[in-house]
Amino acid sequence: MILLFSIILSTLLLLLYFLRQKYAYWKNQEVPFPKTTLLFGNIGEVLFLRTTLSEFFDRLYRTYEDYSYVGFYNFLTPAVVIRDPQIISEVLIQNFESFHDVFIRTPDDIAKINPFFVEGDRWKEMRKEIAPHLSSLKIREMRPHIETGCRLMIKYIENLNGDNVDAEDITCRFTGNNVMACAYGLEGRCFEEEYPLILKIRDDMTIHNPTIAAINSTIGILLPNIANLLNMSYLGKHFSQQFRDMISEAIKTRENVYNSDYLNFLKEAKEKYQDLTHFGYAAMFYLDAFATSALAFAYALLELSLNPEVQLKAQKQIDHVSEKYKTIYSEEAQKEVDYIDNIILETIRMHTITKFLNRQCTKDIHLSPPKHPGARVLIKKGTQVFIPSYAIHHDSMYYEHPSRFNPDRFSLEQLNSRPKACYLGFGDGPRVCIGRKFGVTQIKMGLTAILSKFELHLDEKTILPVGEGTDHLSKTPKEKIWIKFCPRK
Ligand code: HEM
Repeated sequence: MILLFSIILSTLLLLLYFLRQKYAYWKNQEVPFPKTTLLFGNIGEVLFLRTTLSEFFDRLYRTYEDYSYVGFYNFLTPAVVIRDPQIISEVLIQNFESFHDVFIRTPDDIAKINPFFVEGDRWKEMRKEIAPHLSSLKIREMRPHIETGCRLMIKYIENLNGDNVDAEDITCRFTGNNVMACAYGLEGRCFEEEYPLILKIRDDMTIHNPTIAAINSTIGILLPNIANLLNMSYLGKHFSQQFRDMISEAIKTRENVYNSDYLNFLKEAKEKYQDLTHFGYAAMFYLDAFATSALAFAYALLELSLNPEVQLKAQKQIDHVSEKYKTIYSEEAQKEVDYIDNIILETIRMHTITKFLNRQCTKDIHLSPPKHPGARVLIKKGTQVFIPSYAIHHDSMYYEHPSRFNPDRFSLEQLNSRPKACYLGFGDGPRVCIGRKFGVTQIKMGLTAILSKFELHLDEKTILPVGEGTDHLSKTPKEKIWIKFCPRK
């Protein structure tokens, strides 16, 4: 009996010693961290869906405002949130060789063929292969398709005859139409059909039960290896056969035909790899270009409706440019409506679509001290590094009255008064968003088209403030944003 008791006691003491050692990692380096609970470390409340990851980071960010880092424990493993823009640049840019990987994963056989989920040399090769197809030159070739989309959208809105409409429905139709045309050489028919194919594909993939969606994304982000093991897709169901058939059919139309567009690139990838790569590259355009841009576009419509003075200022510039060039769609005309660029940047600051960035430490490295003066901090290989873009975008130290919508923050003078890493709407460094140009081009053309024709008003059905969905990574509106488009006088 005594022997058994001693064995249990020593096992418990050993376990306690082991946990203390594990949980001493940040303390030993004078990096602050919240109180841990046994085994779960600090992530219990996220794991049990009592808060979202970005709310958790927000809280850490605000609680430890004097520090450059906040440590936390993902179960027993040290992870870190970086608060200081200078150290963020060290991670994203200067010391990229120690942070070249991300850790969020999806087991989906097609979706995972995407730079967003890939690591090491594979990421490097993939990025090198895809980037030229999203260059300024390629975007120039895509502009006529986007212009067609703009004209269809305007006609669609005119036919609403002043009825209110869900902003995201319009913007998803618009970006969906653009993706179909620019990436797959297809007619999206997004403004002609009530339920176009690209929206069906979206709805097929989506996890409709919010609790399951939240569980999957929690595991996918915090415990990527377990998500892989259990085949839990962060995105929802796997890409449907319908998507594969659509891409295969589109590629068939290019047999013996050369074109320099993205579909031609998909055809070449099919011939080169003879596996699922071409579907992955097609899905990348769908996953990363469609919903992100549609969300940013919808939030811009919301902010413009709430801020008539911003709307008016934009319309004055658009009218002037339209008079000068007799069109608003040409590249020269678009260059001159630069206030719209500021509106897009400010929208993505306030409504940070990707709420945080993730990096995995790939080689032990010492970074700047947690508080000056102090010793440098050792970040060990395998540590998950989180960069809380949303919290930084709402810090009054960098953005005065952060909850005010003010596109002038992005005028050249104001832009240069802030550290560069204070704006992370598209990330930064070698892993910066590869599709930023395409995303901004389509939102800008869409906004210009709408503002040239309509005054935007928020319908009284919209519940303010617009709440936030429970997705950990993407900012989504909880309720619909109802907009009234009134023809300009
Ligand atoms: C408004 C629209 C968009 C927003 C706000 C956005 C935002 C972001 C952000 C924050 C990242 C992470 C960057 C980092 O970790 O440093 C990212 C990565 C990425 N984005 Fe976008 N994005 C947008 C549109 C697009 C479009 C249109 C495409 C493709 C056509 C695209 C493709 C990608 C890819 C492939 C990555 C992963 C890059 C890598 O890890 O190498 N995005 N995006």
